[in-house]
Amino acid sequence: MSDESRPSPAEMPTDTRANTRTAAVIPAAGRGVRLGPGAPKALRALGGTPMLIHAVRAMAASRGVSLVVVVAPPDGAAEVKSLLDAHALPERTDFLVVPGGETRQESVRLGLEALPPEYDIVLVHDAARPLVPVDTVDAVIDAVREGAPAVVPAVPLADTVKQVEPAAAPGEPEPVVATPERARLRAVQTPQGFDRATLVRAHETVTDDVTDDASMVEQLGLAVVVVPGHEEAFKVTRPLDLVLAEAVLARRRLNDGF
Ligand SMILES: Nc1ccn([C@@H]2O[C@H](COP(=O)(O)OP(=O)(O)OP(=O)(O)O)[C@@H](O)[C@H]2O)c(=O)n1
Ligand SMILES: C[C@](O)(CO)[C@H](O)COP(=O)(O)O
Repeated sequence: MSDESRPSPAEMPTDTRANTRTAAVIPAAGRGVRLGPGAPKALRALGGTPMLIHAVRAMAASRGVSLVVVVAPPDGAAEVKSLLDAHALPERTDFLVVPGGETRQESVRLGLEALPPEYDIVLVHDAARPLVPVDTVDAVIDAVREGAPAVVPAVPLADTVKQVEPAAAPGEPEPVVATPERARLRAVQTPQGFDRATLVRAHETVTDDVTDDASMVEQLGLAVVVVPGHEEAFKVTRPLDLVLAEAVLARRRLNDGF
């Protein structure tokens, strides 16, 4: 069925939505500039295993996910294929690797273009969030299956947030212009889940630079809903995040007894 002729989730009877097929697209083509010099971030080790493999396992851990599309660094697709072959992954899950683009947005679009037609729900998950628990993945899939065109996992903020004007000159202080009500703010994580046709339309329509996929769906005027995220689904962005990720992984391994 083409994207145009596929009924919207709200139009589908419940039993049809229960029979949807879900694929996860993992953008992993970034350099990781904020993490510092080294290999592309997704290929750097966490607990002795590339961060990307943790992210792939996190998606494949959900019984709802039957295909994982990895969007590799543009010149790293062969290396990523070898990595997937070298690590134990669930046999019930299929894997595809495609080369990525200059921006996260472009990489996601390239991943979407590689999706076979039978997948009608798409998760987009940062390789840089290697420790997302499977319950969070399942909660996102369930909410899309229940009819939401776009679903984001998110957590409340611990810090108060200020909106500022840019500094008048480098080194000058930044004037505060507003303090949004913290209770209504959320820090958004991945995987973000979508009705496929909606996400494809968003990527075809929105040309602004955005920092997540759900904001493209917002720009289409469609509903985006939040489900509870998890503190362990944080993004490895700066060096201290890697220290925290190592600690979380070590605690998990201790609790699991290996
Ligand atoms: N051209 C790009 C840029 C980013 N990403 C992916 O998008 C996710 C979130 O991006 P971010 O954490 O910003 O990663 P980087 O772009 O690698 O980080 P930095 O901005 O520090 O370079 C990561 O899994 C990253 O690999 C991608 O697939 N293609
Ligand atoms: C998609 C995302 O992880 C949601 O919080 C985030 O916006 C990615 O931002 P980045 O600057 O590309 O890391």
